[in-house]
Amino acid sequence: MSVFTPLARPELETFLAPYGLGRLLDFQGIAAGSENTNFFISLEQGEFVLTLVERGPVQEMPFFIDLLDVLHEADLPVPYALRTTDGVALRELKGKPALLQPRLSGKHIKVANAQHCAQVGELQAHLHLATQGERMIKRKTDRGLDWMQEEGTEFLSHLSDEPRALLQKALDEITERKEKILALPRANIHADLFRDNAMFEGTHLTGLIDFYNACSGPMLYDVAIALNDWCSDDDGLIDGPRARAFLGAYAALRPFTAAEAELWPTMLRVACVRFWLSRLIAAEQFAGQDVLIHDPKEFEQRLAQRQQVHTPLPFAL
Ligand SMILES: Nc1ncnc2c1ncn2[C@@H]1O[C@H](COP(=O)(O)OP(=O)(O)OP(=O)(O)O)[C@@H](O)[C@H]1O
Ligand SMILES: N[C@@H](CCO)C(=O)O
Repeated sequence: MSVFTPLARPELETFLAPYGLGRLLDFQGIAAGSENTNFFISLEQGEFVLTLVERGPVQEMPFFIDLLDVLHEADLPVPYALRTTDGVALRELKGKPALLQPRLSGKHIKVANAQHCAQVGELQAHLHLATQGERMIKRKTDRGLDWMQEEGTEFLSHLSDEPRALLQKALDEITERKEKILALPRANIHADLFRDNAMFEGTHLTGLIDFYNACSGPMLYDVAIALNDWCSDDDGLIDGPRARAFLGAYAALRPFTAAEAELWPTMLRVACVRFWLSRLIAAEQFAGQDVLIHDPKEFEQRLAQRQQVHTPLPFAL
């Protein structure tokens, strides 16, 4: 399970006392998740999630706190950092940045249908609209196009002929289209909006979690990341009805631009490269350890399937 940093009750009680939320009733490490350590925490005054951030620089933490505050104030269903009675949001536990957040209700769904996808598309559009233009908080992702080019080039020699050719072609496309991608309309993006980062109660979307990959970036990239997970079938093909439901709900709130429509197939491929590489890296880094590792092959297969894209972006001339 992915509890990288175990905690004992006394240290947890000491950590939680300044929130003034009552006695610790229960706590439990969360097995799901592959990047951070998370615990469900029951206090007298409610249910919470404690996150110890295991990846990325500590100086980035104020960005995540500020972004979640902005989204929370925009009435979007996301967690946010609770403050201690002294007003402190960012704490430290066992040398790691630590946040206590409200626990959202609901659970992840494994099999998405068009109704789920439409709700995710709609909420993603709200997220982008709430953080466009002046409201956008700048943060460069540490897994952007430069990172893909560097890590991708590094990994070419680890791969057999077919995947190597596939990756090389995608890296060439990134080099060729980089400037156009960076010129697309931007906002704050979640950048990891997979099924395991959304909560549903029945068919109702109750919220999004895990903003630790969030950054400022092209909104279309966020759409491509989400669609690759929510709307792929078992063979890695895009499922037309689910994709149209997702894109239609999104575009009803934020219509896509002509430049976005042109770059859509490229962006779907770039989003595959991002997760193919991060999964290859995690598989090497955590080999043999009790850590959740997602299968890199899934994104190799999706990248192969995205050489042709038959679901265009809905775009009115
Ligand atoms: N605010 C929350 N409300 C309810 N459940 C939560 C919350 N935050 C985290 N969880 C639970 O903890 C699990 C792991 O959280 P999270 O996705 O943030 O971890 P991670 O290691 O960053 O995962 P990932 O592999 O997606 O990067 C989630 O799948 C969810 O079940
Ligand atoms: N959602 C990512 C893991 C966390 O970033 C993946 O499935 O590879």
